[in-house]
Amino acid sequence: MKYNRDKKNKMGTALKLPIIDLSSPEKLSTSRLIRQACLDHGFFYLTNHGVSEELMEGVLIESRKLFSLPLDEKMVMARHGFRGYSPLYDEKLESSSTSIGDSKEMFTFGSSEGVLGQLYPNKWPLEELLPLWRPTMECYYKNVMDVGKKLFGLVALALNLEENYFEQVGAFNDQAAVVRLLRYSGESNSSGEETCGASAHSDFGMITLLATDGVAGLQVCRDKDKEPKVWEDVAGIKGTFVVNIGDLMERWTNGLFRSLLDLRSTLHRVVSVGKERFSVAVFVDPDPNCVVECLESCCSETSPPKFPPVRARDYFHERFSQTLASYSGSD
Ligand SMILES: O=C(O)CCC(=O)C(=O)O
Ligand SMILES: [Fe+2]
Repeated sequence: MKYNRDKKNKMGTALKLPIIDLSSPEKLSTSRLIRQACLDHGFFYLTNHGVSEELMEGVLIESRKLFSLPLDEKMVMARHGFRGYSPLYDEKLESSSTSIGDSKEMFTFGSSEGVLGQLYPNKWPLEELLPLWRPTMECYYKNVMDVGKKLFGLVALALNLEENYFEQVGAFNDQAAVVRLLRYSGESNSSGEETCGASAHSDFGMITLLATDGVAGLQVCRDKDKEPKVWEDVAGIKGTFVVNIGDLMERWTNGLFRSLLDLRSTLHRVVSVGKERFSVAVFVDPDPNCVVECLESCCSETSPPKFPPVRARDYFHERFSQTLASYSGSD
């Protein structure tokens, strides 16, 4: 099959990603597999992770219900900072794109505890409207956090660090991770202009765990410097997460966790395949006060740190300001 050369409305070739089994008792060999997957692709599938298929399905069902509410009911929950409802085109992940914004709706929530929970209180739909919504989402959040912590233990081992390294540096002190529900309408823009569901970007944080309803659309570009870009399709596999590393993890690892082609955390996007699509991304992000700087195990005299230390809060503020419409961090 021929590669799709940067056409947004066509499918690319399918990418076969490695599958990591989170239930394996062989922690060291699993951590080596994760390391290789991060070096080769920056993306992998995660299976046997402990979140039931029933719960993953339940989240997608509740998400559908929320997005099918009338727009004015959704706008009552319009985002404050980055939590809450975002209508179509509210985000533009590829800031240099000439499109009006990404063609998707989003709803973001996180932990109600900690500084971020107080600063950006979650918006919940009325219990009378969607009685199962909040308990389903809170249960999912808790379950995926357990997966994230386990996964980070393996990532730490992959970097020759102690298993609880990321806990020790305070990455999880404030539960900064957020769940983002996404709906892509699948309709093409009436102006004829090409818009992406999610334009080309790399994720901002440490690690993203993605669940989809199985509808295609996610594509990765393994060599962002190559023109024209080559986009490869990543299929969803029922019951597994698609995991990818984000930019802060790249900064922590001095770019070690990037592809052999010397990439940043892998560029990806969502294109329309003419069908409505739902997905759920969990961004496992560090505590806002956590200073992300090159790990000792990832630099040497001949390979000095490539990025200056950065406080997670400042980093996210800058990225959100570039991608979310009228984001001030306190609106
Ligand atoms: O919906 C998807 O498949 C991916 C979404 C994504 O990449 C993002 O929101 O950062
Ligand atoms: Fe993403």
